[in-house]
Amino acid sequence: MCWAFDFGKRGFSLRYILLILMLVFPNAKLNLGLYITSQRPDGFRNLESVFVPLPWTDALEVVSAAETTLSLTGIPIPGEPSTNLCLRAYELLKADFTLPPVHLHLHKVVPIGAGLGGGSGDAAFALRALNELFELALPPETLEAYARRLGSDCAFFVRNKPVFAYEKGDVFEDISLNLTDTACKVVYPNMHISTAEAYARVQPRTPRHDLRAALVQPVETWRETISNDFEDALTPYYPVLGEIKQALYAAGAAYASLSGSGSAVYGLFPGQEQPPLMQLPAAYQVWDGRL
Ligand SMILES: C[C@](O)(CO)[C@H](O)COP(=O)(O)OP(=O)(O)OC[C@H]1O[C@@H](n2ccc(N)nc2=O)[C@H](O)[C@@H]1O
Ligand SMILES: Nc1ncnc2c1ncn2[C@@H]1O[C@H](COP(=O)(O)OP(=O)(O)OP(=O)(O)O)[C@@H](O)[C@H]1O
Repeated sequence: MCWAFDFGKRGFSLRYILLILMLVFPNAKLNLGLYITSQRPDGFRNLESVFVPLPWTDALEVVSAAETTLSLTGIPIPGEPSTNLCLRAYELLKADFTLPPVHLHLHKVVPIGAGLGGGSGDAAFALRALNELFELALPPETLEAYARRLGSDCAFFVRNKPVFAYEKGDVFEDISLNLTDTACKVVYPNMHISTAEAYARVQPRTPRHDLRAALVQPVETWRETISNDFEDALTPYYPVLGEIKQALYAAGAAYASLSGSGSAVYGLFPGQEQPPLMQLPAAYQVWDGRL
């Protein structure tokens, strides 16, 4: 926001120029366990999973402009910019509210086709930023309803806190997790796995464990109880997923798993300040930190 002084022909006047700008950092997510439980009549699958925010972030700037445009930097995003989820989020709200034009700039950092929900986070953060900037005063439930229309993973990023997710992965129950003092390493083998392809390879089945009950036990027990149904289905086609998981266990992870439909694989290292250094192929991207 800024003030401008105008000493034009009509004498002194004080003009108020409203420059609206917001910078947000859409984060990624990890799935702690993922069970694909049944086929739905709408063609989607019902699932059970626990979602946690992963602080691996993009940067998204929203600024008032003469016309609506999108610019992109960072990792190239497949597909036409007009189909970018940030623009689709803007168009969705614009259909129901009087929104001025905006320029959106997305700097893409989170790997794509990784099961980290990178695009979904961008979409939800765009909705949240527009809601705040233009004082739409939409409550989280309403933002979640808009987010669901953009993708199954999007609604999670509205409240952006650990939840037990079910149905399409877009209906939530609060969950309390204790991951303090747990270091995390996420490895992306520079390989894009399509979510639709991944779902097509999985046969729905009843979960073998109650995820909520298993997750309150120490992380060291999760290896025996918690799994991701995509892992068994995809590893025969992408053996590198199994190799990364084994490497994380060899490095001392208490629990390692594929996130979502892959291809990112993460390891959890309770009681450690930093995840251990690992020798990985130079092309792989690695995120080290804490959840
Ligand atoms: C694998 C997860 O990341 C787990 O959190 C998500 O389920 C994926 O969510 P997403 O990327 O937002 O997926 P969407 O864009 O909604 O759907 C992409 C495709 O995945 C399949 N899909 C997705 C979600 C779901 N519950 N059942 C499905 O069968 C559908 O074939 C759909 O056409
Ligand atoms: N802002 C965006 N960032 C990333 N991908 C986007 C974006 N907007 C649209 N897309 C499309 O979405 C596809 C992948 O989305 P995304 O990054 O969410 O997949 P993912 O990492 O596999 O996550 P998940 O399957 O867990 O939702 C890309 O191929 C791209 O065409």
